[in-house]
Amino acid sequence: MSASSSAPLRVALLGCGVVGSSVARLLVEHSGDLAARIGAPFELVGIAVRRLGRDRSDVPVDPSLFTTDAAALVSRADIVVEVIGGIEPTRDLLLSAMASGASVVSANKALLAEDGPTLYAASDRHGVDLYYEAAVAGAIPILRPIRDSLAGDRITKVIGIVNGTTNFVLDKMDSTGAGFAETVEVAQSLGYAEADPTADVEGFDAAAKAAILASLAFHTRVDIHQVHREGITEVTAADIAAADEMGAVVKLLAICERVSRPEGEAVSVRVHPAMIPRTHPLGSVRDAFNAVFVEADAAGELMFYGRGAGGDPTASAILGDVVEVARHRVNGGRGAGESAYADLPVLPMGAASTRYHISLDVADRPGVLAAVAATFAEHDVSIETVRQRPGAPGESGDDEAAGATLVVVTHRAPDAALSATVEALGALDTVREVVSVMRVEGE
Ligand SMILES: NC(=O)c1ccc[n+]([C@@H]2O[C@H](COP(=O)([O-])OP(=O)(O)OC[C@H]3O[C@@H](n4cnc5c(N)ncnc54)[C@H](O)[C@@H]3O)[C@@H](O)[C@H]2O)c1
Ligand SMILES: N[C@@H](CCO)C(=O)O
Ligand code: NA
Repeated sequence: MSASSSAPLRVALLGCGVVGSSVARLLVEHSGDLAARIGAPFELVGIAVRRLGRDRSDVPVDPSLFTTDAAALVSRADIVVEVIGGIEPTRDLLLSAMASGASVVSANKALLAEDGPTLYAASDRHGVDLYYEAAVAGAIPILRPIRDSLAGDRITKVIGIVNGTTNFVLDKMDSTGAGFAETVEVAQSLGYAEADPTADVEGFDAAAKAAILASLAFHTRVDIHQVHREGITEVTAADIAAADEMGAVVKLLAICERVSRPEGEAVSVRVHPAMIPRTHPLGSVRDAFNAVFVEADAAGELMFYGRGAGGDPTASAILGDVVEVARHRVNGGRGAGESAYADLPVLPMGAASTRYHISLDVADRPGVLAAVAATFAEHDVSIETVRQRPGAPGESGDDEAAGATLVVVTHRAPDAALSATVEALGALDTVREVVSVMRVEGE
């Protein structure tokens, strides 16, 4: 579809919160440059909000543009920018926008990870674009590099820090030695963590992003329910200290891996905290920054780094998508549709190949090391390193009850075998406490 040279492209904005107000302001402030880059004028025809009458003086638009009738607004737009979030009524609004011929730009990771195929099917049916660069890692260009720039390569792994709130919390735990609960309170007081931080700290936000990354990287449908998810609420100061002793840090990682098996390729998609060496590119990602590390056969290793959240950074990604879909309107053609031809199976977590770092508080007496080693062997888990150092004294405080700390790092093994090993270790009467268990990534 080509825009006529006289009629400006009509842009509708759905939502005027943190991201929406930045999008509106930047659309207005940069309208001349954006029009020049698109090759056609455009017009902001309306902004759907939940309630009228709020003070929106920070959004430099004609107040008459605000409307509570999102459904009517989408029917008179060429491009609909969605920054409401959530599943409904957003999905219905986007489907009706596409049905009336509008291309869609969205930041909505939750909806894309829940039901991306339905949106893609609608975009195909109606010959319109569906772009969502802002949905993963905010300002960082990562989806279009995977979908377009690397379309000729074979991606084997995508591993990223894709949630700024949890990275901020883990980074502060690392630098202060404080525990999880008090660090979240600090993050909330500084405005990094929301009053209800569940979506971030329990890993739901990162899991949605992992599903989107895996779908694009492996040409396979992966939805959020297929992503193994562990958050950071159980990460302790002891875990952080154990990582530090190894020259590592704990990060909440979204990991998407192509897995070769005798019976054919599969993918593993998971979100969990893991130790990663400080020397790894992801190990040096501080504060609320995001980063995504991609490995591809021909390209080798690629690193993408930047701001994953915030009004203006997220709006940057959205405006990039707006310009791209607007260019398609002007010049004809469309961006890539859904690519799910590979249709690889998604492995359960137990079949993922992981490494564990395990710290044990053990009784310091003959045979303990042998019993621990035998437990690993029984589960067919190979030990990479084991270190022992004197531990805390026993409850009685005498030498007899003195303990030792055993730190074991394993080779890669099926995650199910590793977790069964930890359970069996905990049941040994010579193991007084399993102090810390953490997966290890990025060797
Ligand atoms: N905030 C970020 O840093 C960030 C980063 C990347 C992606 N995102 C995504 O961008 C989207 C918006 O996030 P946000 O932080 O701006 O949220 P927000 O809560 O600040 O804004 C959402 C706005 O939508 C409005 N809204 C709700 N229902 C509506 C409806 N039916 N019609 C019109 N307006 C309605 C709300 O009143 C609110 O003002 C979400 O999908 C989010 O996941 C946000
Ligand atoms: N809440 C997210 C930002 C939006 O994806 C984060 O902390 O990274
Ligand atoms: Na992005």
